[in-house]
Amino acid sequence: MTAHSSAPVIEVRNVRKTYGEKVAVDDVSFAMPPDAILGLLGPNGAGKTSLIRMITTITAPDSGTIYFSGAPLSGYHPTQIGYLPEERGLYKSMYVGEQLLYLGQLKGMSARDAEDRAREWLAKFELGGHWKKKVEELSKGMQQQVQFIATVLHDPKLLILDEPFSGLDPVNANRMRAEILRLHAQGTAVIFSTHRMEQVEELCEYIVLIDQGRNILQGKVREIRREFNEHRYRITYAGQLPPAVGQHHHLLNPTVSTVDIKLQPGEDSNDLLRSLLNLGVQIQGFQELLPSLNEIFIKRVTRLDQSTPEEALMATPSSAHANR
Ligand SMILES: Nc1ncnc2c1ncn2[C@@H]1O[C@H](COP(=O)(O)OP(=O)(O)OP(=O)(O)O)[C@@H](O)[C@H]1O
Repeated sequence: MTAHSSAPVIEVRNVRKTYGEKVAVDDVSFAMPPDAILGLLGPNGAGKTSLIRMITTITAPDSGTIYFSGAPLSGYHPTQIGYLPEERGLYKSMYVGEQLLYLGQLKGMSARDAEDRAREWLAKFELGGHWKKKVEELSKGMQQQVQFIATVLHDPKLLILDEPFSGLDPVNANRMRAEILRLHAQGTAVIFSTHRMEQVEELCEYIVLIDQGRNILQGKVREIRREFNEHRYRITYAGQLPPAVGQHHHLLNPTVSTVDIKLQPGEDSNDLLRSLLNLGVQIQGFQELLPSLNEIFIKRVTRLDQSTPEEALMATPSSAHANR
């Protein structure tokens, strides 16, 4: 089991998973750079959970291979992975402390280490006084924080977080976000699965977009946003916008002080700026608008036979054909 520090922390190679007739993951490949935060995205039923369950060795691929730091996944690797599933899975009638000790030891920790670390983490989340409380006595958000602690307790090399912030108030969501970023800064790789694109933009440097079991887009968020660039600019102006601007340019999203303009074929940003100055616009700001991940997501997973992109997002894979 040779591990190479420069090897991708996770590499998925030509992985396929079926459940009976249903192909849930269809020949997916991607490599996750060491220490990355990677967003695993896709509409409902795309195959994300199926993929995560194979990475965590809960299930095995029908074909293809998954490598962890350069070595094929084995029974040893789960001790290096912390997985926070979307369906939370704590034992409701167990005491918080007892549960964390049990789960830590399942991941190979000594009882002593597990207790020290669990107390440290509970204090961080202001749950220090809850060691002897039953999980069912905690609020939903508190239970989620305890499950997060169970996920990170053994100091895994790879964290897999499925909708980690759902159900948390903004203060607790920020605290968890700060802890995830701190772990990442210390070298922990993170796979983050969510439907909340603004969270992906905030946290992830890389994304893999899955649709109908297939990997349809992957790479650095910054490069993908450039690739989908529609050459739109936001102009902030003082006073009134001269009416002639609307005759020369296609105006989008006008407000009292801003307007978005898409470049015409053959036009560059200098041409646009010059034209606006010539038309008498009092420019206060001029900013290129890159598409949001939300826009890119909707564009990529829009199906030909759906009337609106939003409907496409809600579509079940069996009812639609991919537009690719
Ligand atoms: N145990 C199973 N038996 C049969 N089909 C399954 C099973 N698990 C998942 N599937 C099917 O495989 C496909 C992919 O499901 P999966 O749960 O991986 O999607 P997902 O991307 O995680 O979706 P969501 O965002 O809704 O959680 C779906 O069509 C689902 O119905």
